[in-house]
Order: sequence, then C-alpha cells, then structure tokens
Amino acid sequence: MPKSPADDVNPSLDQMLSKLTMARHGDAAGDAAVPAAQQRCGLIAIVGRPNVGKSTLLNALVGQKVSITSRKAQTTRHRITGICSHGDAQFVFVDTPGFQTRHTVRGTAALNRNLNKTVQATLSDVAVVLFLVEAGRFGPDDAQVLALLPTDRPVLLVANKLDLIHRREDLFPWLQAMQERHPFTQFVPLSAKKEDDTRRLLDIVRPYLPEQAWWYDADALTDRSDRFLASEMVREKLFRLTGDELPYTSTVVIDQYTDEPPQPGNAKSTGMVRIAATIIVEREQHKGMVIGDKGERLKRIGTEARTELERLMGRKVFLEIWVKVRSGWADDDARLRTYGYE
Ligand SMILES: Nc1nc2c(ncn2[C@@H]2O[C@H](COP(=O)(O)OP(=O)(O)OP(=O)(O)O)[C@@H](O)[C@H]2O)c(=O)[nH]1
Repeated sequence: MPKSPADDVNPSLDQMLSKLTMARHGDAAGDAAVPAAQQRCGLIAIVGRPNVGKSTLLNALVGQKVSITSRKAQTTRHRITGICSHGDAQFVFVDTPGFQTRHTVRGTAALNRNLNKTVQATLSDVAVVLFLVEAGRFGPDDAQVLALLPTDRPVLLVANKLDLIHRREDLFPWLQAMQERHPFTQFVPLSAKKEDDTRRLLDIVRPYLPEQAWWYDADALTDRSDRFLASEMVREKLFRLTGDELPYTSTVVIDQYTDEPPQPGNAKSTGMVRIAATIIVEREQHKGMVIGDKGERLKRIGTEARTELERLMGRKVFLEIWVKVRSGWADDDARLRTYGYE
C-alpha cells in the first residue's frame, strides 16, 4: 500500500496527544524586522459544519474578536479574514461560512447555495485547509463539507472541543476511520478555547505557508473595515440575546457610519464614531422578539454592542439601532438610541 503523507506526521495518536500537553509557547507578536526574503505568508481556510467552533478558533488565533461567535448555527455569513503575524510568518485566515443542510426556512435555499459557492471559491486559492470537526464525531453534515475539500493541497484534520472528551483512548477508532476518509496531512486534536493549543496550531501551520513577503502590516488584524465589524458586532449580540427564537435570515445593515475627529484643543478627546444600524427581520412577530419586553432586549443588544465596539476601536461610540420588517418599512419601526458620552 502506498505510504500516505499522513504516516510521516501521524505516527500515533498517543504521540500527538502527548505533544499537545507539552505545547510550546511561541513569541506572541510578529517580527516585522524579519527581512522580506525570509518571510512566510499565505491563506489558510478554516472549514467545517456549523457550530463546530470555526469562529472561536479564528478569534483565538488572531487574538481579537474579528469573526463572531454564537451558540446558534450559521452566524458566520461572510467570508472573514483574520490576520496574525507571528515570528517570521503572517497567517491570513479565511473563515468560511458553515453549511446549511436543512432547508426548512422559506427563502433560505438561495442563501445556502451562495454559502456553498463561497466555500469553494475560498478554497481555490489557499495554501492549507484546516478541516474542523468535533473530536470523536463525524456526521453527514461533516461529510458534506469534507466532500468539497481539495485533494491538491494540504488538509489538516483539526479535532476541536477536545476538552469534552473524557477518555482520549476513545479517539483511536475514530481517528482510524477518519484517516480512511481523506488523506489528511496532519492530525491536530485541540480545544479552540485553550490558548496553548491554538498557539501550537500556528507552529504546525507555519511550514505550509509559502516563503514570500508579508501582504499586511505586522499589527494588522483584519482587512475588514470598522463599518463591517460594527455590523458583525450588532449581529453577534442579536443572536446571542435572542437564542434560538430568531431565524438566522435576520440581517444587520449599517445605514450610517461617521468618524468624528477629536475635538481641537482637547488632548484627551479621541473623537467619536456615530453608527446607525438596522436589524432587518422577516416577520412582524420577529420584531417583537428583537425588541423584547418594554424594549429591554433591544436596549441590551445596543449597549453590549457599543461597549465592545468602544473597546475594539479605542474610541467613543454613539450607536443607534432600528428594527425593520423586510416586507414593509413600516412607520412605527422601533428605534433604539444608545447615547455615547458627550
Ligand atoms: N467545549 C468547547 N466548546 C467550544 C470549543 N470551541 C468552540 N466551542 C463552542 O461551540 C459553539 C460554536 O462555536 P462557533 O465558533 O460559533 O462555531 P462556528 O463553527 O463558527 O459556527 P457557524 O458560524 O455556525 O459556522 C460556541 O458555543 C463555542 O463556545 C471548544 O474547544 N470546547
């Protein structure tokens, strides 16, 4: 039987697991002083079924909230890039949307077709693919993603949520079955919630990046605009605070984004960002879910989003949120104003 590349790097699960507990600490920040000729840089796709932990992993790797996380499946609708410069390497992560296997919500089929197209388009130009699964689990939804993975570039099997596995020996038969499914280049069991594990993942991915000059500055985290981050932040709070009640077809649109410069003559002034956002829901009843009793939920969405945006942007934020029903832009649309600190 021909030797698979996985034989060289996966001598045994035991060895992999022992390496995991001896995780090495790399230096935290990228070294912009590395001469361009010695730099590595490349695209890395994080793929996997909904809810497997892609956004959690990306955020842990990039060290900041770039993608959004929620218990609700399908919160990652956009292709999001997170950038991490570490040692001589610049990792440019592409977080692909999850797969939607059920088509129960009216009107979502087109959206899902789009998601699948995005997955394939994303994979066509990456240096390495991280295929995320939950350790010990492989269902039809995972199989659907696996079927789309390229065979002409390295695919690492990343078994996430290792912290939920009580007996690691139980993973042996599962791993054997996984290796028969695809010629994975490497097997990485980890927990996206453990910093040591995610740092170690960077060390593992590094050699797969081509030797080439960095594309972004050493301190860049994302090529997404602050405006985009603002819509993602409102969306995250929306889904977090509505739980499973709200269909994922709800979207957030940023209607206005104004950067106000610091006040002249006031050294302490950081300036302010004024944001007007609209949460668009499918039905009138969904609007009630978002607004909540006496507007409490909407107020919380606004306060939490504003607080986190202020932390991320390092400036004051004035956030105004509206809720609208897609079918009719009714006059009585609810409005929330979250005042900044004047
Ligand atoms: N116990 C445990 N939970 C995890 C781990 N990683 C992620 N989670 C949880 O899994 C859930 C889903 O995580 P996400 O990062 O939003 O998943 P996703 O794959 O980006 O989901 P979609 O946006 O739907 O594609 C969240 O509740 C996370 O807190 C882990 O290592 N251990």
